Amino acid sequence: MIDNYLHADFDVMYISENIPGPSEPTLEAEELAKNFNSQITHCCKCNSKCLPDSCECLEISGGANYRLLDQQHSNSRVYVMNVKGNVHSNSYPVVECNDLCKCKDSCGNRLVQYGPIKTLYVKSTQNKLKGLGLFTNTLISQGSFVCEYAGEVLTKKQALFRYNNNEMHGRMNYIFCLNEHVIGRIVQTYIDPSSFGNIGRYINHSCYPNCEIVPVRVNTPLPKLAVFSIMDIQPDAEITFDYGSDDVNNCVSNVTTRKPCLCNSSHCKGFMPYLPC
Ligand SMILES: C[S@@+](CC[C@H](N)C(=O)[O-])C[C@H]1O[C@@H](n2cnc3c(N)ncnc32)[C@H](O)[C@@H]1O
Repeated sequence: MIDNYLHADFDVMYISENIPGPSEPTLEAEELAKNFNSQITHCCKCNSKCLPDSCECLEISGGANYRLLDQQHSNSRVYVMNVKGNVHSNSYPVVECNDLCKCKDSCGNRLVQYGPIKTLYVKSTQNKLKGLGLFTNTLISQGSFVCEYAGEVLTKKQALFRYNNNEMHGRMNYIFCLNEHVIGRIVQTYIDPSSFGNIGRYINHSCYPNCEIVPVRVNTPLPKLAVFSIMDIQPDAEITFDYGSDDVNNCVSNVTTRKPCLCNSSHCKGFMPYLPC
């Protein structure tokens, strides 16, 4: 992975990929550590191009995860998220080719594993309360991979503890809870980039976002939280995603405990999504 970004704040350690959180004597922590350290066993044997009919990784993914962007004026090969025909995008996981696969490094099913785009920068937003934000200095085409939201992988107990602690001390919250619906149950992954994180930690919430989080699996069963653009993003625009698009965030019953949203979009719901966990 190539990731040459750094944090201006020396209190935050730059990591380009998720790292395990503190150990804890619970079954959940044990399971998490096992997942973190295990290698996905499936792999493809493609010796030329990975194609949906013959590539094991694409078969698991329900078709091609990415497609080449038509770039009339560019020689570079840019891949964007592929809409998988009639297949509902949430019904299949995005699984990239991994270290055990026989295909080439240039295979079209390797994208997130190569790291963030190189055009991102961090600067203060117009509102002090919102703090810093992540911006791009060139156009990002719809469907492009922007960066990962990487940090410490926590158990639910650790995430709740840190979240409540942040609330108590009026600190910003960086913990993201990914909810994946897997055969009748919800599997949650908690990522906290507050002390150890990558460039994705500066992405603010918007009620009308230009990006979304897509869980992507590469070498381990633990998903990477990959940020993909859902529209063309103009140079100098802020990168945003919706911190919580689940049903729980669309109900208004708990608005009193929610922070005011400063996304400034015409679709603003007035409050930040109800966060974890
Ligand atoms: C993941 S951090 C984003 C980067 C952060 N702004 C910074 O300065 O490092 C999330 C925190 O940013 C602030 N934030 C993000 N989006 C916001 C929004 N739309 N309105 C108000 N505050 C926001 C909240 O304090 C939130 O807990």
